[in-house]
Amino acid sequence: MHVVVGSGNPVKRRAVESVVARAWTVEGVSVPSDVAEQPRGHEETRTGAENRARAAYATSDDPESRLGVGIEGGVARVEGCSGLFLVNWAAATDGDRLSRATGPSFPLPDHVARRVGGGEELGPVMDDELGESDVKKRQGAAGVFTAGMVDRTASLSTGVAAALGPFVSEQYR
Ligand SMILES: O=P(O)(O)OP(=O)(O)OP(=O)(O)OC[C@H]1O[C@@H](n2cnc3c(O)ncnc32)[C@H](O)[C@@H]1O
Ligand SMILES: [Mg+2]
Repeated sequence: MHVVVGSGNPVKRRAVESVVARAWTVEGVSVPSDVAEQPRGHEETRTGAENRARAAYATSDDPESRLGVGIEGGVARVEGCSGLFLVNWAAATDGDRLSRATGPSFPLPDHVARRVGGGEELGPVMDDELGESDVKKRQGAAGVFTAGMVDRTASLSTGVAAALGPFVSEQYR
């Protein structure tokens, strides 16, 4: 199986590599998400993942058996909880079926939530708050907000595995 991941961010490619069997090949390809750079709410975030999965699948007409995978990060409110959460959705398609799933949600600290809630993008806000660059391509907000217990690759991998489930588990047949 060959998996095309719809992103140029190596963190997302690695999240897929970390869960697929080693016999599978994985490549990352930049594709449009067709949603805002900073998706807001579950629906927009999920749509970004779906668009990336379909676009990734379509980048190749290789007859080899392949899957397209899309991963999208977003911020969302959770009913009954105050504050803003970092969420992620993953989608996978074989050109026919499309599955989707979420990874973990992380509560954003108030000072970050205020800025992102006010319209800024989480990536640049994280860089600014930490005085670092490209946090989103390294430990990610997940790594920062868990003091390294879970980095962004690990946090995205569970949603990817859940979205791949229908293509690998016989229970969905
Ligand atoms: O190249 P792409 O695939 O777009 O990868 P990305 O890192 O920009 O990831 P997303 O577009 O899925 O994320 C949407 C926004 O949320 C930000 N974001 C998401 N997860 C993050 C994390 O763990 N750390 C820092 N920023 C994050 C990111 O900077 C974007 O502005
Ligand atoms: Mg992006």
